[in-house]
Amino acid sequence: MSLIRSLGYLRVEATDVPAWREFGVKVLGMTEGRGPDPTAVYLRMDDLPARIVVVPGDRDRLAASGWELADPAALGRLAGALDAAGVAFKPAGPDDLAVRRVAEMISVDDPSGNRLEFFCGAALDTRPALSNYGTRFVTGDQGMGHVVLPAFDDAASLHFWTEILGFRLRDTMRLVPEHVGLPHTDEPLWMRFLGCSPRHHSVALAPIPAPSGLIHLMTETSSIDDVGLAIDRCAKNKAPMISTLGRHANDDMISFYVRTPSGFDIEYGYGGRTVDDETWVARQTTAHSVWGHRFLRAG
Ligand SMILES: Cc1ccc(O)c(O)c1CC[C@@H]1C(=O)CC[C@]2(C)C(=O)CC[C@@H]12
Ligand SMILES: [Fe+2]
Repeated sequence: MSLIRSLGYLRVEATDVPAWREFGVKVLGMTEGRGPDPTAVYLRMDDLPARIVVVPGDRDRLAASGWELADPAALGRLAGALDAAGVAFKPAGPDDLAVRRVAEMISVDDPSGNRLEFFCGAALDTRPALSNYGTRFVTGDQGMGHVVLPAFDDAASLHFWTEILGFRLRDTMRLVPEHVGLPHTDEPLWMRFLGCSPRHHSVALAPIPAPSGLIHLMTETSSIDDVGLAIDRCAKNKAPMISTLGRHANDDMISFYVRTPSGFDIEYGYGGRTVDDETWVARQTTAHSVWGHRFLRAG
C-alpha cells in the first residue's frame, strides 16, 4: 500500500466566497461547517471539519490538494523518500497546522507545479454532517474523491507520483488533442489514472491547461438518486452543467460535470468501482465513457 492513504481536502482561493457557499450547500448538497477563519467557507461531506475550504483571494484557483497519511511515522517515511529523491518539501508551521486542524503537514510541488499537502492527525467534528437534501458521500478509506490535475511532462509526472509518492498506475487513456481543444501533436498525449486506496483513481494527470490549477474534483454519493437530485438542483440554481450524465469506461462511475464558481468542474458521481492491488492490471481505455458524458460548451 502507498504511504498516502487518500485525498483528504482541497484548499481553494476564490474571488466570490459567498457564491461558493451557495454552490456547495445548495447544488452539491454539502454541509457548511465552522472553522478558525471567519472569512472562509468550510464545506463538509463527512466527519471531517471540512473537505473543501474556500478562502477569499484575488484569483480563482486551487491553492492545494491535501493528502492523508496514517500517522506521523508514515509522514516521516514519506519525508525520507522525498529527501532521498532530492525533492524539496516544506514542513508546516504552527499557524498552517492550526488553520487546517491537522497534527502534522508537509507541502511539495509536483513536477507541473501542483501544490500538494501531505498530512496526518486530522481533527474530527462530532456534529453530524447532515445534508439538507439527504446527500450521503462515499468517503472513508476511499477519501473524498479524486482530482484531475494538469501535468505536461508525462515521464517526470509519472515518476514523481508512482516511484516517489507510491501511487499505482490504474489506467491510461490516449487523448486526441483536438478533442480537448489542443493543437495537433505527432506524439500521443496520455492521461494517467493513479490510485492510493481501493478507489479506482484518486488522481488523474492530464496534459490539459487549467487556469485554476484544477481540471475537476470528483465526489461520489452513495445513491443514484443523490446524483439525480443534484441534477435537479443544478437547473434550479442555474449552475452550468457542462456534460450530460454518463458512465465512465474505466472506473464505472455514473456521473455528470458542473462548473464551480472557480472555473474548474465538479464531477458528481455514483457507483465507482474499487480495486485490489493484488490482482489489478493497468490497461489502456480506448473510450472515455460507455455511454453519455457529452461535453457541452460552458460559459
Ligand atoms: C475518461 C475519464 C475516466 C474517469 C474519470 O473520472 C474521468 O473524469 C474521465 C474524464 C476525464 C476527461 C477530463 O477530465 C477532461 C476533459 C476530457 C478529456 C474530455 O473531453 C473527455 C474526457 C474528459
Ligand atoms: Fe473524473
